[in-house]
Amino acid sequence: MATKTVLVLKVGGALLQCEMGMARLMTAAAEMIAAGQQVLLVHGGGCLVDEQLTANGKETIKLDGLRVTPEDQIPIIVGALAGTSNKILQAAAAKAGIVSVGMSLGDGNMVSAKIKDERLGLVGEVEPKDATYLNFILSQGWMPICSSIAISSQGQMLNVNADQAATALAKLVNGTLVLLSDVSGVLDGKGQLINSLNKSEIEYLVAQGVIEKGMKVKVEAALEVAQWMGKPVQVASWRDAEQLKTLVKGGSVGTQIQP
Ligand SMILES: Nc1ncnc2c1ncn2[C@@H]1O[C@H](COP(=O)(O)OP(=O)(O)O)[C@@H](O)[C@H]1O
Ligand SMILES: CC(=O)N[C@@H](CCC(=O)OP(=O)(O)O)C(=O)O
Repeated sequence: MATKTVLVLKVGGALLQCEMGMARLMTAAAEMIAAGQQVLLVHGGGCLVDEQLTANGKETIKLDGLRVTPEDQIPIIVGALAGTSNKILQAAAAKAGIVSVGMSLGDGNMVSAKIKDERLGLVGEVEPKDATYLNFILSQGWMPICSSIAISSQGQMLNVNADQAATALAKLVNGTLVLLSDVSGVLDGKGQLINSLNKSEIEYLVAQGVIEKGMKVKVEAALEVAQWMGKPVQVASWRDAEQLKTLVKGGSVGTQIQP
């Protein structure tokens, strides 16, 4: 069922290496768009970046789930995210009959961007700015597919974590955010899905080391949006056909991160 708010779907990079997963996701998105639901797809591509850096003889260091981004790695990272990853997804969207518009955080004055922390190099932090461009694309029934490459007012290309990119865009359009990864949601120490998490439960699981790396970044991004919007953010899986079906019907899936 179509909701009035824009559905902001963020997909992790592992999706790009799974033809079947992309086909299923795009079919679900096409169904929603046909029913009048506006859908904005935000994507990562961490594994593709890893591959490209290795192929170019570069080493990767991650701090707390974020990739340290030295200047000499920027052309490779921008190529992998704003280039290859973005176009792979546009190709999959076209196959499902979706008219998509490939873009990056740097387009259309959507966000403001600055260096997050000097220790991370050219890693960006973004804030929502102007929704005119995005709303125009959505109002045409087209699906924006946005990569997490931003551009600062000083003209630097910045690498933004894609969960944080999705956070800024969800705020920009006041949308409903669903973070789709390669796991069915946040898992407990025994690998079981946790249905719901609030701030103090997240803090406890992070302190215990149960939620770590990319999932820590994801859950913290989800919590920030949930609190900002006063409604839950879902963390679920693009791999799970049943979860996608439930999403198409407007239902809740995976782990609900509570405000
Ligand atoms: N408690 C947890 N529950 C689920 N996944 C976790 C947890 N802690 C760490 N992870 C890791 O986080 C990964 C998801 O984060 P990330 O790799 O950044 O995903 P994506 O690329 O989809 O954004 C999982 O594949 C898993 O390896
Ligand atoms: C700063 C930072 O860590 N940027 C990420 C951007 C891509 C991303 O977030 O991809 P996933 O969603 O697949 O993890 C990176 O370079 O891997």
